[in-house]
Amino acid sequence: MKKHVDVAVIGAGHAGLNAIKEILKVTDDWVLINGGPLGTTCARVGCMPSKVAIHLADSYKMTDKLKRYGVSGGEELALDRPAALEHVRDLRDTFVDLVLANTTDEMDGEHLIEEYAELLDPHRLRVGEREITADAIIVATGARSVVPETWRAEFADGILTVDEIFEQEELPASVAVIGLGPIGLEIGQALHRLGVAVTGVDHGERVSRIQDPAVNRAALDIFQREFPLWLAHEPQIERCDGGFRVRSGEREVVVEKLFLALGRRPNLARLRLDRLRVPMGDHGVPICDPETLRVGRTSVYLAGDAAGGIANLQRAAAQGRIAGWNSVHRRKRSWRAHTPMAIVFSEPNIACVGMEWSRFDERSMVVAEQRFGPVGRALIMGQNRGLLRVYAERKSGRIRGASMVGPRCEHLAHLLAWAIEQNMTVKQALAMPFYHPVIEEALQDTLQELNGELTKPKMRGGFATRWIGAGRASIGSAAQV
Ligand SMILES: Cc1cc2nc3c(=O)[nH]c(=O)nc-3n(C[C@H](O)[C@H](O)[C@H](O)COP(=O)(O)OP(=O)(O)OC[C@H]3O[C@@H](n4cnc5c(N)ncnc54)[C@H](O)[C@@H]3O)c2cc1C
Ligand SMILES: NC(=O)c1ccc[n+]([C@@H]2O[C@H](COP(=O)([O-])OP(=O)(O)OC[C@H]3O[C@@H](n4cnc5c(N)ncnc54)[C@H](O)[C@@H]3O)[C@@H](O)[C@H]2O)c1
Repeated sequence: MKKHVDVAVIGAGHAGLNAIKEILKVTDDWVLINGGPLGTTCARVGCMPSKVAIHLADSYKMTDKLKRYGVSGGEELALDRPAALEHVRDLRDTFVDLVLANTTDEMDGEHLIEEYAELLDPHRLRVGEREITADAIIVATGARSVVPETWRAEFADGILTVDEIFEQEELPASVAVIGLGPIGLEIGQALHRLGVAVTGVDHGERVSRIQDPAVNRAALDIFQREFPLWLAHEPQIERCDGGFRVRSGEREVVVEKLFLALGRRPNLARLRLDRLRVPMGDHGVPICDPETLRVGRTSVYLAGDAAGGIANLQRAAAQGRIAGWNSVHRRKRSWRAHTPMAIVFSEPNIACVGMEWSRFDERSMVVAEQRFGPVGRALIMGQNRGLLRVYAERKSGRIRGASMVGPRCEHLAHLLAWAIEQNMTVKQALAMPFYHPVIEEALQDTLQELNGELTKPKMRGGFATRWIGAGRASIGSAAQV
């Protein structure tokens, strides 16, 4: 069967669905082709169920504090893990239903095709038994968990990824979390707090992509208090009685299951994008214009995780809208990345905003830092471990980036991203209102230190570039004035 449409969108995730919203404003002649379950990665196995599991685990962990707060009987509290997992799935289903109700549930069989697509040439697709031709094609097929072939062949029955973990009726007694990026750290900590014996293993020396070495050290110090983190050695795995023996350097542990979080790769293999005959980048991703998202001179566009790079929901949705617009308009729009912001929802949060530490230049930039130890609100919450570092440009005084691990850093990250987006100087940010006692006072203190550095007269031998953030008792900046 043959069919022609103005636009074929491949992939019904946030990128594909947002593309359809733009296309719909111009034409009704489109198809959305989705292989695999509907409901988006974010709602089914990504952002949402992981955050439900984290919230549940953090709430259960609160029972540790009850005795200190004078609440007795806390020791008797026990977690019914199958019920907890059921709760994760219930909420997950709610999120999936919310997505479906507003999108694919409303599409008829002419518009929504539940099959995998394969490209035959830049305008032709094979979709099951059908052949679809399209004036433009948007590839928004998302990404999948990396599982090394040798491990898949040898340890398939022991491997869990995000595709399986939320489907478990009961959790294993012990797990090696291999890969300590955002997924490994978020899920690893949640599993640990739900009572699983977790060992975290990574062949690198950083957790959650933290580039700033001081923040990475602070994060390691915090998370290693909770569960072992074995870094800097290539993990070796073998089968043994009781499960799998995992070695990292001199250390080894026997675990029931392996949770793999080694990164995600664009879902492009079965699409045969090689038939576009355009230059290819990493992981089989065709090189596309970073602004219009158009692949070479073709009418094919890439959006979301399928385009590679950091996986991020807002980015996927924004790229979907641009690709959707460009697929139906002659005058192209450009995708402009906002100030980069990455937040890991571990407890405490990890966040990185704006310029990364690798681009920090001592000659032209200053950094100031604040530990959360003496921050009043953090002490009240019993979550006062962590470090905030903010970078500014020496000449202009503008805030350029920040890295942090600490309580409620998800909010500090937003404030800083907004300030950077507005090109604010440290002085302008300090002129903004702050309340008391709030976590934002840690930011206020850091900005004050940064301001001190920026206004300091130049010393012989160069500027003092680093403020050692010790001893500034931040029981509220108001109290310090
Ligand atoms: C555990 C986890 C936690 C995360 N947490 C966060 C977070 O807290 N914050 C955040 O911003 N981001 C987070 N992310 C990332 C975020 O979920 C993704 O960036 C986003 O959902 C990607 O959307 P997408 O539309 O590009 O892809 P998807 O939502 O993956 O959609 C792609 C669709 O294409 C389909 N498909 C694949 N191949 C084909 C084919 N050949 N033919 C037809 N259809 C095909 C797939 O089945 C899928 O339905 C997380 C991801 C994971 C895995
Ligand atoms: N809160 C969030 O925004 C959030 C949450 C989860 C995931 N995500 C996104 O999803 C994507 C995937 O996340 P991820 O954590 O899987 O990937 P990642 O690439 O960020 O981290 C993978 C980790 O695995 C390690 N690794 C790779 N191969 C290894 C091996 N053979 N042995 C040991 N360690 C190995 C790497 O050193 C790295 O630390 C990322 O783009 C991430 O930003 C975002």
